[in-house]
Amino acid sequence: MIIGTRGSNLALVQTRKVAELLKEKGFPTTEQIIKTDGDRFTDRPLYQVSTGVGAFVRELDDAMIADGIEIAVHSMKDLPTIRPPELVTAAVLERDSPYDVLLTKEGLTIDELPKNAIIGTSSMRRRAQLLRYRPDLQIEELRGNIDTRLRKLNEGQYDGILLAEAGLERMGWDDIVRVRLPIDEFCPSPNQGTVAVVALAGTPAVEAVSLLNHLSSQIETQTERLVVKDLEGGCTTPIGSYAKFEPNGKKIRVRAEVLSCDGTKSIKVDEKISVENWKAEAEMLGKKLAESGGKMLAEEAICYIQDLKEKKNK
Ligand SMILES: NCc1[nH]cc(CCC(=O)O)c1CC(=O)O
Repeated sequence: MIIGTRGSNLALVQTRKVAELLKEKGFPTTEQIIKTDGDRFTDRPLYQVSTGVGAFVRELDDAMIADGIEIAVHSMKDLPTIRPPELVTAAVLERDSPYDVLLTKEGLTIDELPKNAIIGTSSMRRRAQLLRYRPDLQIEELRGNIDTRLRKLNEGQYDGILLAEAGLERMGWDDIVRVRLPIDEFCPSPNQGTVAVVALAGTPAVEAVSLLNHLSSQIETQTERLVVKDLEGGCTTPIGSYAKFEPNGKKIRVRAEVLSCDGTKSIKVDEKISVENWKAEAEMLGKKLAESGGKMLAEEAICYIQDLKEKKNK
């Protein structure tokens, strides 16, 4: 079976882990690298890259459908809500760290950052959450893969940068000093820290890949998507969503929020839903989030980003 991947080091590490797991199950694979818009255009904000939705995914989807690549490995948070019918997410691997982390040369916490510190991130969600917590911070665009972002920090272009801890974990960079940001103030992107394995529907790859599925991670990530579905935000809208099984295994704690792009307004939910009825309860919680002002904030954010895009294109 052919396994498609982006060419970034993180994508290759993720793909080769899946290839190893499939080989252990008796399914050898060959790797094929596909370049995506998100990798090609790193000189501009993400919201300026094609539609921004699926900027790291579209070409891989197309290659699977057109060229018969049977498997593709993605950071699940990069997968858009709407997916081609020819493709199925056949497995979600066991979740890595869901946290955003702050990286500074001195290992500072967010409270220790100097006034007006310059923080690098390309995520509108992180930007909004940072400004909500520390309105004095100067948020600057930070594009490029994880290696590039670390280099820019070390060159002194920023006082600090925000990344997903999962990326550092998967690269094996345990020695890099980072400070986890609390979920209550920095709710992660939906599905942050998980790897999804997509397969071409109707091929033997679906069954082979499904052997890698980690059920609780799959339920948590689907819950996160259901809770934000009604907001109809894109992957550049400031939306966080995080679901985690309680230790007793009978409840799932769900935290989700929508923010205005400047961080001055936000709507949150934080509730425990039952495992036995998780789909219906996640959908009800999503309706509550949307109807309590979340949908309006998401629409505001989409307009704000659209205006930004138009101003940049003038
Ligand atoms: N396109 C950004 C992206 N997609 C997946 C990860 C990290 C790994 C993950 O969340 O699974 C990242 C980098 C980041 O958010 O710092």
